[in-house]
Amino acid sequence: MFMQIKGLSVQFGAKPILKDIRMELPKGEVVSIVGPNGAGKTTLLKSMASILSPPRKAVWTDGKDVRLYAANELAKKQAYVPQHSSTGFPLTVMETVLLGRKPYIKWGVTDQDLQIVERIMDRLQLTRLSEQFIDECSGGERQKVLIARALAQEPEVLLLDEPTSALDIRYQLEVLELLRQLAREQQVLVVLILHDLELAARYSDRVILLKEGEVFAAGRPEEVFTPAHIEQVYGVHVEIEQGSCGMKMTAIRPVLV
Ligand SMILES: Nc1ncnc2c1ncn2[C@@H]1O[C@H](COP(=O)(O)OP(=O)(O)OP(=O)(O)O)[C@@H](O)[C@H]1O
Repeated sequence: MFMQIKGLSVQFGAKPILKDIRMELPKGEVVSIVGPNGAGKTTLLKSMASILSPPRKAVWTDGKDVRLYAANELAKKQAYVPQHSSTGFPLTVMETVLLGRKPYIKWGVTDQDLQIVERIMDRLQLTRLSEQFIDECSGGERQKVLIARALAQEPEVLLLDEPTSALDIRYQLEVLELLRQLAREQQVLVVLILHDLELAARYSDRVILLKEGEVFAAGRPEEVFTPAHIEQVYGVHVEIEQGSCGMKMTAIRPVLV
């Protein structure tokens, strides 16, 4: 298993936020974390990313407690894409994506660094924005730049907090398809928070459903997304229909229990 969570509990003040989370995640999979507002999804992802310092021996990457990695070493292993980010500097799109190469740069930017950045920007259709300042980009463009910066890190684990929230439907599908390809072709472990359960069902190999800081259900999308689970976690009655390209939720009736 490439990433392991071995009894992760987090509390803010006296308030318990995550309660004894345990999971094992292999390389090459897309894993979605879903659950209601306040369930602890971001706290879990930030703990996995070591943004919130997890307790010792709670989060393991590549067989080693993440607390034991040097920052530069960990940055080559895993990248984190926040929902929003500001560099605080007037950087262009190109410069922002190039920041993703920072863990690899010793004496200066190499041709290889530039080639990697150009390839990723091309893939995310950011090339035409290359010289534009990041603060002048739209919300969706900025979100793609943050994803591009993380891809430039060439991580083995990619952790993304609602990476498609500002994207239109076409870019949502393109970005999720790109992440799926990355998992399949380069054996990257992709862990992302999604609110759209249909997208999570369509693009995930595995789903973690959180409720009040605990794993309520985990497994393949068709195991996790059952009407009973969704009703118990979200309080919403849904009908689920198996589609030809994976699962498809055809009706979500807002009948609150
Ligand atoms: N720094 C903090 N200090 C105190 N409480 C916090 C802090 N960060 C998060 N919380 C609380 O922890 C709980 C979980 O927050 P978290 O952001 O992990 O939830 P989430 O599932 O990502 O929610 P959402 O879907 O709304 O983004 C919430 O009740 C939140 O108010």
